[in-house]
Amino acid sequence: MAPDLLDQVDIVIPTIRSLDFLEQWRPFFEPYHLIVVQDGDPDRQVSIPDGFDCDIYNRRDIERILGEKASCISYKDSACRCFGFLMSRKRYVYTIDDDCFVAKSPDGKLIDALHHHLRNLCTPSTPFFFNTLYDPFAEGADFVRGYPFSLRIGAPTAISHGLWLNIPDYDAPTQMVKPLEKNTRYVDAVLTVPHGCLYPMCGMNMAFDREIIGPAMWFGLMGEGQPLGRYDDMFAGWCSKVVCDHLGLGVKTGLPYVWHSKASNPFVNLKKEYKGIFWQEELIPFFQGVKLSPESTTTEECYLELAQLVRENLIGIDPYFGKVADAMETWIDAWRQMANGEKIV
Ligand SMILES: O=c1ccn([C@@H]2O[C@H](COP(=O)(O)OP(=O)(O)O[C@H]3O[C@@H](CO)[C@H](O)[C@H]3O)[C@@H](O)[C@H]2O)c(=O)[nH]1
Repeated sequence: MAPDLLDQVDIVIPTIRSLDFLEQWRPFFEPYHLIVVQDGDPDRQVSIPDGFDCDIYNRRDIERILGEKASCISYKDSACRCFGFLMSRKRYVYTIDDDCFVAKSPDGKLIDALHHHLRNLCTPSTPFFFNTLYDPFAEGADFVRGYPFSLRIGAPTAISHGLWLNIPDYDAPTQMVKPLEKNTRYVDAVLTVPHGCLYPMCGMNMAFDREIIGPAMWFGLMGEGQPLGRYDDMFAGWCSKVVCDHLGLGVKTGLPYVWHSKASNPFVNLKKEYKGIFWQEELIPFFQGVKLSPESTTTEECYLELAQLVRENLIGIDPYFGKVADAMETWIDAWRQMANGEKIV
């Protein structure tokens, strides 16, 4: 990694378990600053393996720091990770789950996922015209014949969405019908998600440029006290892609892989996801149809406009979306205050 990026990256980990998985990541993560969001019981002791530079926040810390605005941070769902995004002061954030380990490429080499994400983020995306030979900015690649020269400058990359070997990121019904399925297919490719096209963003192994897209990386109202869980990353993925499309930013998906070790319980997952499975059939067309106004020129402005559109258009699905819209606004208030170094009130 270029040494000048060392001070520009935070690694954010939501956890209800332990941080033992960090041992395997030691050679790759030790030089970086870690932000751990400890979910669930704040009295549970979570030990940090020696040698890591780490801040750890539990629910009490979240409430102390955000006061009333803590209502926008979910409890008992991996959505709590976005508190770490709020606490970060760095340009880039890499977020990873505590059941993800170092994957190997087909030639047996350990994959430095963070390094690859940074390479994805530091090179442009190609959302406006598809390059059939994948990422033209990857090593050994280029634009194919016929690619318009006027578009070869690309667009700034806001999000690098990495994938997983072993346990696939399936919804509960798919998990139930394919309980033994493993992803063993290593595809050596990075693609730009085309402009105007949404995708199911997974929060397990994902990095983003906090300066350009951070305010749109809110992971929804999920978990305890909410009618929905496990749609946190989906919600953030829809919203952030709408904002990226409006602002001319790019999203890459593909490499790097991590090794996802643990299948969460499909029956528990079904209970959490149940409403989302129905709602997504209406939510996705809504987000696909959103047209933000030319007056929204920053991520924060786009996000506030989107909050208003959520309020106007989604309450008919369920009154819950009124609360979601309010929380989107609370999140932006908190984001602005943290960015300005003001005390949250
Ligand atoms: O209440 C909770 C539950 C979990 N966490 C932490 O969040 C991540 C992911 O949790 P988990 O490993 O249980 O879930 P998976 O099914 O493997 O992962 C996918 O589900 C997502 C959608 O919610 C998630 O982003 C996907 O990657 C772990 O680090 C847990 O410890 C939590 O903080 N609170």
